[in-house]
Amino acid sequence: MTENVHPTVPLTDPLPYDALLLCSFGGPNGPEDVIPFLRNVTRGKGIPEERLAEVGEHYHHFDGRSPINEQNLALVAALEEELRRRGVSLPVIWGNRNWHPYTVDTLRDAAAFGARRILTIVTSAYASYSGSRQYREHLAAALAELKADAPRIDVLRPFFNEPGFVDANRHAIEEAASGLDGGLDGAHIVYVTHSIPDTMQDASAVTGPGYREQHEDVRATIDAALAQRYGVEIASSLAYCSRSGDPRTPWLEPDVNDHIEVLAGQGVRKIVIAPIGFISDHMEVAFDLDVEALETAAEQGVSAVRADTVGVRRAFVSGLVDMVLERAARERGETVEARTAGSLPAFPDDAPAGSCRMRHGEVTGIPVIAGHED
Ligand SMILES: CC1=C(CCC(=O)O)c2cc3nc(cc4[nH]c(cc5[nH]c(cc1n2)c(C)c5CCC(=O)O)c(CCC(=O)O)c4C)C(CCC(=O)O)=C3C
Ligand SMILES: [Fe+2]
Repeated sequence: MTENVHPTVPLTDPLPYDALLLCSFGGPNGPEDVIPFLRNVTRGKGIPEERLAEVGEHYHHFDGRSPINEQNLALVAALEEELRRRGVSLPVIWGNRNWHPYTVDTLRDAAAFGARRILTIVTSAYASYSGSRQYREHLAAALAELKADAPRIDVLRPFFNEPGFVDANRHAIEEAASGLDGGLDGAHIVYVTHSIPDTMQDASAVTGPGYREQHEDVRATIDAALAQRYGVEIASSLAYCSRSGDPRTPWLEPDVNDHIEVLAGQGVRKIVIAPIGFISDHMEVAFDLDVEALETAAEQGVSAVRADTVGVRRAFVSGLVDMVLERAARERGETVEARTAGSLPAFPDDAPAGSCRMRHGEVTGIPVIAGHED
């Protein structure tokens, strides 16, 4: 039960980059932040006030505080540590889309300290409007606000099939399964990610493998690795959590709770819930999975455990640092191959023009940076 920390390429030069930005979603730090945060998240999206109040309740279960900010700070510290361990000098900074510290403020400070070229890691492993293009729209808006002081920003490609990310997820599943009677043998793994509208799924599949297909590939890769390690057949499926919006609008299904009921009806008695769609145990994981999905399983008489998200697991952090140094080398004009796990190719460094254009069936028309240009 060890994590394979992949042999790292001997790259130690971060140039042309002079900072690494972790760009994330943001979340409230206390009860008074909850509604202003939710207004930021839903600005311009036509999400009804009732839905905000309902989502706000989820946060109030946790004293109005999302775990996401601490988790991002832990990831910043882990990235700094891994860079230091490799003798790479590259400051790591943090900015969010929807709450303090806002990206624009972080970038303004970085520029004041002389940062001219910054590589961004977004905290979404998979490409879709929400996980990729929306971050690039957000970064474009921040640069527009900074005008002449704006640094140049690149964005790291989606990392769902980076070997360390896949391996860290596999390891988390093994650890969780060790808490089930008989371990993985006879268990069903329910891989979970955030649901998105069907229109967003379709748009994600226009220029390459879509959001669903990216997850299916990770599922297949982990299943194969587990089957080989344990010599057992792995039964698994992909389900979705956290759908919102108008119930008449189709989103990716099955919902994780409905799916657990179906599995229970088919006689499944042991489940590992594996939230491969998220990189940290934030609110969707804490509420939708640990509160709701585990309760559904208990009601159905199914033993269920929830695997950790990759968080700051060594294989994951090390894989991200590999990607950063490889990208830097490519920007310097060196030829460095992108390593992947699974059957899909590495996504291009810059998102293809016209990719992930649709949010809810309409083209946003919002300016972007570093790919997705129409
Ligand atoms: C694909 C995806 C990711 C993963 C990629 C990524 O990381 O970006 C993600 C992450 C997150 N989503 C989060 C929270 C929310 N998402 C919402 C709304 C929505 N998410 C969507 C998709 C995604 N979301 C969609 C299609 C909507 C509908 C409206 C829209 O088109 O945007 C709403 C509004 C209320 C509601 O309707 O539920 C909230 C509060 C948090 C923070 C959690 C915390 O606080 O710990 C995180 C990390
Ligand atoms: Fe979301």
